[in-house]
Amino acid sequence: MPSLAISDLKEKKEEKMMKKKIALETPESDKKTKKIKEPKVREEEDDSAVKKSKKKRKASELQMEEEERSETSSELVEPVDPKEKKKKKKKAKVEEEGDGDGDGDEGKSEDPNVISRFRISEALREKLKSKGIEALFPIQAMTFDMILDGTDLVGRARTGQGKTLAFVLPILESLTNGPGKSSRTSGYGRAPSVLVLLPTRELAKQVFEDFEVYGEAVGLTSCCLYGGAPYHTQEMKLKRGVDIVVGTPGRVKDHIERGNIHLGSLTFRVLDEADEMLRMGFVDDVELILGKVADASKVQTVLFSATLPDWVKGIASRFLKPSKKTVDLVGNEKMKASTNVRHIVLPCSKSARSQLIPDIIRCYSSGGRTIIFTETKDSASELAGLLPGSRALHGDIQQAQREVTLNGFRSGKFMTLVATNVAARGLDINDVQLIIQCEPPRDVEAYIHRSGRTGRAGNTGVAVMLYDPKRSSVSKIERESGVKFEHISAPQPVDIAKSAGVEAAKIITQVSDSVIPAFKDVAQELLETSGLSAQDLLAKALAKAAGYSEIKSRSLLSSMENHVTLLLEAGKPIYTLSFVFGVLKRFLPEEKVQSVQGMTLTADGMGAVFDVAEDDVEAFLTGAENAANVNLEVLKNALPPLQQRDMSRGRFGGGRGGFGDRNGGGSRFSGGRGGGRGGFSDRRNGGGRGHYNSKRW
Ligand SMILES: Nc1ncnc2c1ncn2[C@@H]1O[C@H](COP(=O)(O)OP(=O)(O)OP(=O)(O)O)[C@@H](O)[C@H]1O
Repeated sequence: MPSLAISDLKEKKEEKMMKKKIALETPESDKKTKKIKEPKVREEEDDSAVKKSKKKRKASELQMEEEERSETSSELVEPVDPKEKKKKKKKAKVEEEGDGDGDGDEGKSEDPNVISRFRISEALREKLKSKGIEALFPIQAMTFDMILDGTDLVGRARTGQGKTLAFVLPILESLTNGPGKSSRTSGYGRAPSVLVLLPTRELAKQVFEDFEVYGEAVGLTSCCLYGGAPYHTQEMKLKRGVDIVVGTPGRVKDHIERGNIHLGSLTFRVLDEADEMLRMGFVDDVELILGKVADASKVQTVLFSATLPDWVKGIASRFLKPSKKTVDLVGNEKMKASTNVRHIVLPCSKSARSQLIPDIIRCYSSGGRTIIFTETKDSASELAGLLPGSRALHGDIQQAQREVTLNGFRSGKFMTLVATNVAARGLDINDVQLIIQCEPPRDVEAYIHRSGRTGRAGNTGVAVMLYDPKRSSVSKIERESGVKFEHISAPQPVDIAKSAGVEAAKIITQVSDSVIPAFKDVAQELLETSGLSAQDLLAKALAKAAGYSEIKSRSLLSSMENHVTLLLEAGKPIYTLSFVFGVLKRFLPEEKVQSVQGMTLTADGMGAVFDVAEDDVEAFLTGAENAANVNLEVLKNALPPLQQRDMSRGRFGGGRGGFGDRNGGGSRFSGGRGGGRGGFSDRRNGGGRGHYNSKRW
């Protein structure tokens, strides 16, 4: 959830406007309206109010809300219009039109979340403005007063909605002008007032940078404690004394054990991406660290996350005060992933990935950055090796190199990052336009976080998830994330070549006339001897200029080059793949039948699609002509809807019996894959932490 405040948002916006944005289904105007309407605080409400509102809600929603209420002991209240709330809380401020400094923001009061309406000091306001931030995002507006006024809080919003500043700003305000000021220690060697824990080093650095930038404006210092970096520099900083410590649990614990840091006088504890920290097996470290405060009743604890699984609620009820509040901007809404992102799925076999991905990038990245997620560290390295101009980021890479890689990606030295889940959480990188997931992740949270690396801070983006119809399914992710996937086929090389041709034509018109005399004679000779028209010859020249010597076809089903997708129908419902193989055997030799790839039944149960080598198409079509009740056709433009293999239920969806393939049925797909959820440990070789899976991050 952290944000990178370093980059200038104004610049970002201008840069973005220059680029043609991929149109999302939601019109821009709708999005803006939504943004203002979205905030909903659940505050204290009396029993009668609860009953009243209950009537309006569906029973299922209520049940979930009740569960949440009892699990977190949060005080939940009827949503309050933020305008109303602010009217009560800050009458004096609301009367102001702008900040009164005559800088032109007077009259912008129509935005209920304009920063001048919050108790944000001048220095911080100026800093925010210099970053292009004029108004708070909903999650920030909803939680600002609560945190500043000393309430323990659980906050949840979709990815990229600004959760980091939601705690950075009120904490800084509290320490300089609010209740945190009195308990703050000062002077050389002072113990920290704030501790922020995050699951990964990259996130810790990102949040630290926000604290550093905004903290500097109000005279507060920060340091970042994370693994893989030398202890000495961190120790020196701690020795001199800092106000805010941001770190990963493993390294923070190490410093506690070495006696370098004392958390007895903390005023604030923040757990950011708490679900991930626990998932990664940091639970013991987190508990030990949280337990270091002298008097828990005097510490304010804030927990932010994009997802709130039960076990996070459990931690919240143990470490946050019973009077804590929950601000949940996702709640029971079906759609958990970012609504600013176009969510696309595309069938693709593993072997076709490295050929397909460059084309997906050409079609969907709008010239911006792309992050590709793989399931294992090995496949991240392998894929980065196959994709020119890309670099890998995962837990086996030395920390110093990881930082170089991330900085290079942020600064635009290279535009494609191939990463494991180590980059899935919280990373906020300017102008990431496209996310590609090489296969459906094991859990829905991973999908939400990975796709959330684009479409941030109100911008739009595209998330493409590849899946191999033979091996995986998108239906579980679709069901659990609430995303309605757009199904597309592989961008066809001919379409990509056409757009490359347009680019090449532009480039050719920019070539100086000075080259003509040198090439004119050869051109004339070519015209006379090639037997091609001037147009065809020029087309070839354009193709070469665009980097094309030939255009290979690509199958719709598995995206394999030089393969074609066929649709077989038998005039009656088809229940099993073995039936289709049986039909093929009636008119084709065994080795041709064995060569078909990716066979999948159509959703209507009346056909099957599969890939065959381009050279074999003729043999298949001719054979089918002589077979009774068989219709075989080449699919050229799009796949029909296909039956989904439902991993969570161990069979294809669609209500029919189990999936039977040539290899003896679907048992290998049942019950999902084994193994716990992977996690990236702060201590790479730490081992022993329950959920850490060394192959994956
Ligand atoms: N009020 C604001 N106005 C404009 N931009 C903002 C505002 N608040 C935050 N941002 C920008 O929005 C981006 C996303 O913020 P942040 O990283 O905090 O999101 P997040 O909710 O923590 O996301 P995630 O769940 O993915 O970690 C950052 O680039 C940040 O600088």
